[in-house]
Amino acid sequence: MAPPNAITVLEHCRVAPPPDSITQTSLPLTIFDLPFLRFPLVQIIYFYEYPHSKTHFLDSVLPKLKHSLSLTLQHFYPLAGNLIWPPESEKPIILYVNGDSVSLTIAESNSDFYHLSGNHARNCNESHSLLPHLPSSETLAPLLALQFTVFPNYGFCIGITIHHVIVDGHSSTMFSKSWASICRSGDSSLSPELLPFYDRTVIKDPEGLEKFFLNKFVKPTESESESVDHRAPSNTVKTTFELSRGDIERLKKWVLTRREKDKQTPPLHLSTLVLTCAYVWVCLIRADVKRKRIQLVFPVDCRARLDPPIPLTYFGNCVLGHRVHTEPCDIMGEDGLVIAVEELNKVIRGLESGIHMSTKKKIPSPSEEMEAPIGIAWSNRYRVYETDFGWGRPTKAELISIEKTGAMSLVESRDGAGGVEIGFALNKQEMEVFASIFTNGLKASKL
Ligand SMILES: CC(C)(COP(=O)(O)OP(=O)(O)OC[C@H]1O[C@@H](n2cnc3c(N)ncnc32)[C@H](O)[C@@H]1OP(=O)(O)O)[C@@H](O)C(=O)NCCC(=O)NCCSC(=O)CC(=O)O
Repeated sequence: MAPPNAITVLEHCRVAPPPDSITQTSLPLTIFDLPFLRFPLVQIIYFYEYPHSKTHFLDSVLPKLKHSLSLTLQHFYPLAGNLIWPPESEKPIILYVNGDSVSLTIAESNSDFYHLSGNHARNCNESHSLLPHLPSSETLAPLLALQFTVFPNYGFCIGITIHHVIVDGHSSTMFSKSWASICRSGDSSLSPELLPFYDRTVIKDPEGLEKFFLNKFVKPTESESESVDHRAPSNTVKTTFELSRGDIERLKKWVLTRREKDKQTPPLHLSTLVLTCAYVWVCLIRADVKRKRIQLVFPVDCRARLDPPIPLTYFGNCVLGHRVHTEPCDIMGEDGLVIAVEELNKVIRGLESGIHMSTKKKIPSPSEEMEAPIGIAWSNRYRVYETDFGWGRPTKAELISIEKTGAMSLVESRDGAGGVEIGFALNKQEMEVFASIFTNGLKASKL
């Protein structure tokens, strides 16, 4: 009998797209992909309640998941391929060759399903056994690996590990939703908003940034290449916090009231995302979490903002990080939230004049600076809780890799009522302080 909290591998196999279903075979890396070449792998877990036996899972769920994965890879062929470094080429390419496939592990866990899929603070290491490995060498890196883990009589989860060089948050969640849609319907066709668009010629490089990125990201020093899959320290815990629609409206009202005093100020973009990021930022600074970490890297999806715009279904990386920073003493004050919102608004207002990739400093090298700023991963507009494979909405959708990137993740709240789930990882003591400031701040009359 397995000891408590054990994971048992039941099967290891490979899943390929249907034979002869792929026509295109390679993709070059664009200037949006290159900065993510050495980035930590993207790790996602979707949990689903499924109160049936292991046999039931293996006989009725597993074959559907596998078959629909194969059909989905026909649309998402790069994920079945590899990142390779052709000897004569300056930069790697993504290549699919007939017969390439994705590694799939089937496992059984006797851990507590609700503990692992809950919002409470949990040691980051507890989720690692639910994620597949994606081993790579100096010349070849597979891009996707999957793991299904069944928790008999409770549920199952789908662990996804993807190389960041092939997906941003929009693309990784689009892949999952496409697969779910095919699994649910049993039909390999996809609706237009889920069909990936691959044409790389739409990404221009008028500033000639490729050479700069090749030097910065493709030829790493030894210490940089080690940073690809580093683990969070063992005392790191991950927590999911929630802001309800009511909380967000209260934050909005607070900002508007404080600003009314100054009639000269321009109108603010007070979206859910801006209020959420600003509130978390203020709480982190007030909790004195890593004094230096006062910068946010605010990612902007460039698809609709390029000139000319490119399809929203463009599959790859198309995100540009914008830095936002302010003095901690400003944010410590009573108007901290207003100041944080205004700083974020400067970025949003700047977007009105289009996307400018000429400032090379906008995308930091992981080795030099990524430890300091707090990134923002995913978005409350991805609708990840619609990733329904046919057995209902996920109990929890979680971006695990934020424990390595130091980002906070944003997801729309599961109940669809307009709230937000915020995930991030900190060491245990810092998390306790942060959690108390976050919760008490919402209760207080003075934010
Ligand atoms: C610049 C932005 C961050 C700004 O976002 P905002 O939410 O503030 O602004 P917005 O214009 O999208 O929306 C503002 C308001 O418009 C309305 N609105 C806009 N779009 C809507 C839609 N599709 N459906 C319904 N309402 C919509 C809402 O009322 C919303 O207010 P309200 O919100 O109050 O309802 C965003 O446009 C953007 O580019 N987001 C993408 C971020 C991103 O790419 N993240 C992924 C990082 S990579 C990653 O994640 C990789 C990884 O690590 O895995």
